[in-house]
Amino acid sequence: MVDNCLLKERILVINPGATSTKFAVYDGETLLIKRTVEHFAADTSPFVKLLDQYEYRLRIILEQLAVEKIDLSTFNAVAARGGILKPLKGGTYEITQEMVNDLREAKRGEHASNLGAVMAYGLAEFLKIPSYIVDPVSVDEMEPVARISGLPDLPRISLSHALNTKAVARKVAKQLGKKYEEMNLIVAHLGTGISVTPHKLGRMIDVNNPKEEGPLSPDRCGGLPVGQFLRLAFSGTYTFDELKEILNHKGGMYAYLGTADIRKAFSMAAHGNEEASLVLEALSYQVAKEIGGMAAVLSGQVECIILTGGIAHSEPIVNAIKSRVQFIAPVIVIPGEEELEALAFGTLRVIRGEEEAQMYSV
Ligand SMILES: Nc1ncnc2c1ncn2[C@@H]1O[C@H](COP(=O)(O)OP(=O)(O)O)[C@@H](O)[C@H]1O
Ligand SMILES: CCCC(=O)OP(=O)(O)O
Repeated sequence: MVDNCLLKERILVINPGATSTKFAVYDGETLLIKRTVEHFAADTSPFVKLLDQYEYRLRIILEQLAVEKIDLSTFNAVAARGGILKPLKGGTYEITQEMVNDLREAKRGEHASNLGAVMAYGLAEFLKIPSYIVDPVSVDEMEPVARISGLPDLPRISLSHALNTKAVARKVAKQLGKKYEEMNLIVAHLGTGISVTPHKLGRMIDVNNPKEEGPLSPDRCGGLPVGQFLRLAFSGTYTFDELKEILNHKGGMYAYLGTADIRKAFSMAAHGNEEASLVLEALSYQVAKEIGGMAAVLSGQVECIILTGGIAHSEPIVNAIKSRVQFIAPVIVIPGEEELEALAFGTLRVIRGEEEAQMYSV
């Protein structure tokens, strides 16, 4: 049971993912509770749109807080992973009605993180406390040259795992006795989606949008041979929605092996499945190739390469990537993600007046 003494820094942190909602309660830097609630297809299939899951997911959090006997009136702020908003520079943003409207309309695309700010704002308004997002997936610090794609109608866009990426970059900078804003480094976030970002003096100056570029990932295609994709799209084999589902959730390793779980893929390979071995090799190969490209973006001035995300737990994948990129810079491995902590700490900086919350402009 959690002590309900009235602190001024109690933060509820919410991180909605495609198949889970993670949440945590922090008192200052101290983690009080951390929970992951899995959402099974049978529970979420009645909801047509992702945003329709708002009440269902919020209710689960409130029920768990009640079980832990955490009094809602003791919260001072709510923080959530931000979604596909307008392009924004990194930082902590106060959630506003305008931001919530944009996420509800999902003008720039649907993503589980769109639910975060909507849930945080709904609860915070009820409790009459502020709510924040930190480094949303739409952080855009790209240089103009990185926006050119090869077709004026299709500019490259900055979508990434900015929250975890910037958090681990800050952490490594601190470990090295430096400031994030004074370093050049590359972060490869190896999760269900994969993004590789070159950070130049605290700015993410390029990135592969995991939904449409870069390495194949556990469930996303990454970059595809575009001419062949065009023919497939017009072949009548798939509808638009089916192709979108393939690109976002049923591509990559899943399309080859029928699983998005790296551990399962290794088990298939260990049982003699040669395709599984080849696809796992291709994943490491493509990540290394993307890191090499981003090293060129930084003109080779790379102080370190960070591998993070769930797949960074996999020793064989980490070693395969290392063997191809360690000639560029030392490789530091931070497995898993630090998103809940990054949200709490980003919010704390604002509560403590160390940083000013940025306003989302419409
Ligand atoms: N201990 C582990 N060893 C190997 N792979 C792992 C391990 N833990 C998670 N993964 C893989 O990491 C991927 C999910 O990464 P994660 O960062 O949790 O994803 P998400 O982007 O969904 O939060 C999955 O493919 C999963 O199989
Ligand atoms: C929308 C870009 C970030 C991303 O792909 O996140 P997930 O891997 O969590 O879907």
